[in-house]
Amino acid sequence: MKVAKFGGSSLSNATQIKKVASIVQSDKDIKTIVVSAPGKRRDDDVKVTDMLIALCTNKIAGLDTEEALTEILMRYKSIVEELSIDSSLLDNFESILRDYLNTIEDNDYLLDALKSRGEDFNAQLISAYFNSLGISAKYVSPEEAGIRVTNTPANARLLPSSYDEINKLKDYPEDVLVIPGFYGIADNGNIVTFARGGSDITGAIIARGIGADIYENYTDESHIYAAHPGIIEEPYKIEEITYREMRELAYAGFGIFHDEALEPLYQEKIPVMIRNTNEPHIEGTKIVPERKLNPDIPVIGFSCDEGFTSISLHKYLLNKEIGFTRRILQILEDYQISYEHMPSGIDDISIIMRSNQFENNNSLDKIIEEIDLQLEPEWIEVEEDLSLLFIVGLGMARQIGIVSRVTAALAEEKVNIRMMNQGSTEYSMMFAIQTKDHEPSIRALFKEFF
Ligand SMILES: Nc1ncnc2c1ncn2[C@@H]1O[C@H](COP(=O)(O)OP(=O)(O)O)[C@@H](O)[C@H]1O
Ligand SMILES: N[C@@H](CC(=O)OP(=O)(O)O)C(=O)O
Repeated sequence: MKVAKFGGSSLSNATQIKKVASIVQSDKDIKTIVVSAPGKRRDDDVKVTDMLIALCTNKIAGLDTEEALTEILMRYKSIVEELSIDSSLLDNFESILRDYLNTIEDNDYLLDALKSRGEDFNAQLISAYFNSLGISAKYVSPEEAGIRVTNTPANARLLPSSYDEINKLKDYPEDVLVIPGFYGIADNGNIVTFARGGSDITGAIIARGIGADIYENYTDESHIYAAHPGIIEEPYKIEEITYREMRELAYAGFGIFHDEALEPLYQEKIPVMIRNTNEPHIEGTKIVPERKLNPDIPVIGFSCDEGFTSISLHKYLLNKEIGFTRRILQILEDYQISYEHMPSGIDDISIIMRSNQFENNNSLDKIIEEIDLQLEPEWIEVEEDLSLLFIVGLGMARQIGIVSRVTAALAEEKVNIRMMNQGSTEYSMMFAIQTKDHEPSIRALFKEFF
């Protein structure tokens, strides 16, 4: 039994949805599909999720919402018309959006409720289309499926008790269930979305809940590559990658699969297949618990994510001051800021955080003031335009010379390494670099290792 998740690129228009129907028709093992909102049809297009966010932004700013609302409805209208399904669905979509805009007062919950409709409307129309083709299909909302989550807008976490309810999906008589991805329901009935790209998380949760043998993740690439295909022209195709390796690479920019989606699968050792809706005959990349290592290829991939800020401080005898790190972390906690890494020396320490946490507020300035006041460092330096470069591979463990190959390749490209970190397992290294060096670094490393 399989769960298949189709991403926005697989559902961006009627032509893509027809391909999805033929994949489902030709594989009787696919019992449940999880769908995203319509994605980009071309490079310069806008994802429906982003259109819904723009609608919400206009509402909150007190601007006109009619134009944004009409554009969203037009995206669905063109799909409904081309698939020749009941157009009364569209009236229903419109009244739901208007109802949310008029009745949800809290901005964070309004945003989540609106964002969730991208996948919800798509699931409804895909289920209607499947039935029109003679596929016995049923739309199942996350509420009905039992996806209960924490009441944390834009950052839902599954309540583990959900799995028992989700398991009951196996008892539905229909051949295919169609479930919208990206959101769940909090105990108070609020709609709460996962982080961006979170339909992968829903797919993984459903796969685990029903005990699927395999979770297929359909997208617009046939493989996971060793580096972003937008940077390297002919990247190395990864056939098998472990959950651990994928988690590191997904965390740092391999947008093809969400890093949080691995946790539910990892627990039950459910393998993931990355497959291409446009080339479904290709087997794709498999994410598995263990893989056979190739001694000639110690590194499996490089990824780099932009948008980090570091606060570095120096204080003589910092290493002797008990509670110094705890006090810094307490200040971050007071401002609800999470940190990603904390490289340190004997007299200095750096804290690396995602910069988007400081958007729309001046908490960075306040944190610095607070650190200055409470910890009295000799100096504090803030660097706002950092990227984190990850080099990952289980084959790197206990291999001599990997760091020297990495640093030599970066030095050749004149890349200044601002900070570095290697875990004791030795299968992942992190380098903080300036964002302008992102793409040259990936190209240099790819040349060195592949
Ligand atoms: N290492 C990688 N291998 C393959 N694709 C990658 C990699 N890193 C980033 N990507 C990008 O991930 C995209 C697919 O993810 P996404 O846009 O979320 O798809 P979907 O809309 O199908 O969920 C690809 O188009 C590709 O540009
Ligand atoms: N539509 C949501 C969730 C998602 O997973 O989308 P996609 O499958 O297109 O990455 C987003 O854009 O964040």
